[in-house]
Amino acid sequence: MRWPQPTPYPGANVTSAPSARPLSQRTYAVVLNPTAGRGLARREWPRLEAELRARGLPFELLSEASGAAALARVQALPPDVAVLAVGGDGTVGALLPALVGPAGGGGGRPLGIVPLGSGNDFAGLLGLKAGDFASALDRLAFAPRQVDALRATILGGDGAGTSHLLLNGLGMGFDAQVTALTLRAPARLSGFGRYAWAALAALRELTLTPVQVEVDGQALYAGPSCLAAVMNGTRYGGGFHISPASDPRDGRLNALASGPVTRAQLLGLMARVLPGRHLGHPRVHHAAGHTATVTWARPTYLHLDGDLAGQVTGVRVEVLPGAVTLLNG
Ligand SMILES: Nc1ncnc2c1ncn2[C@@H]1O[C@H](COP(=O)(O)OP(=O)(O)OP(=O)(O)O)[C@@H](O)[C@H]1O
Repeated sequence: MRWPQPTPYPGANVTSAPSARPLSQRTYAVVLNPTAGRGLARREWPRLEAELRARGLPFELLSEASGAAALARVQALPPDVAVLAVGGDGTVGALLPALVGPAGGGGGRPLGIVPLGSGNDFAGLLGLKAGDFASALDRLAFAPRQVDALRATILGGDGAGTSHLLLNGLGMGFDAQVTALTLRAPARLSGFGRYAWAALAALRELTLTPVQVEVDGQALYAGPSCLAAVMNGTRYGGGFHISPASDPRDGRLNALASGPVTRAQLLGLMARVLPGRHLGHPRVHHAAGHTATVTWARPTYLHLDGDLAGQVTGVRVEVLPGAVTLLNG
């Protein structure tokens, strides 16, 4: 899916003119994740700082050692201070509790994204490119847009009973195993290369586990599977379009599950997932809705917005329509 380009406010000049709220009056907390992109965000900070200053944007830099520490800093700020998240999907995800409105709807603290992570999948869907600071900052002059978020509750296994806010989505089984293996990928690889290396390693260890997937209470699939995903965005893994039918502004989530596949079939499927041409495949089950429940017969790896979250036996996901106010999406 191509995300439509943002609409400037009438009269807005993308390089300098004010939006409905003049840019110079909006204050930003720049949350820089020094570990994102394996240090890329930290290394690029001087260049980004110069771009911020050149635009006269008032900002405070928050650089912490963990997402939890950054979240605590942001939560202590006045509610009208906007966040500029500098990093990948995990950097944004860690801040969502400070961005989603109190009832899970809109009205929360505004968010801008400056992608400098490894995969930058949600930013990629928005058309933002890593290192293109001019585009990311110029778009702050556009009208803010509400985008959906997801709330995932772990039903069994590691972290049972905990809930997590997501912007991009989650994956279980093969996807999450790939995430686990990505951590072991050779240091010389980055972004898509790391994902491809880990995907081939996971392919060698492929296992099928019985799963039940329901969307809005209706059975989507029950049977042996190697992966399931529940998505708000279209892509993960640094560019695999796992959910090409997703639209983070449609108020719905998209659930996918594989049926039983051999290694060769999965390899063929991966080639179709990359450009997002797998939804018609007979071994791919897909539906959109407001809630999804995935139940595995055995503990299965889970990733949340690309961050490994242990092994679980079940997850319930609900969409939070228009929960996040996006400034440069
Ligand atoms: N503000 C923060 N400061 C420090 N660490 C953070 C912060 N936010 C998140 N983290 C941790 O840093 C990890 C990496 O961040 P992030 O996911 O943004 O980068 P990435 O993995 O390189 O990019 P991507 O998720 O797009 O592939 C996260 O998994 C999280 O544990």
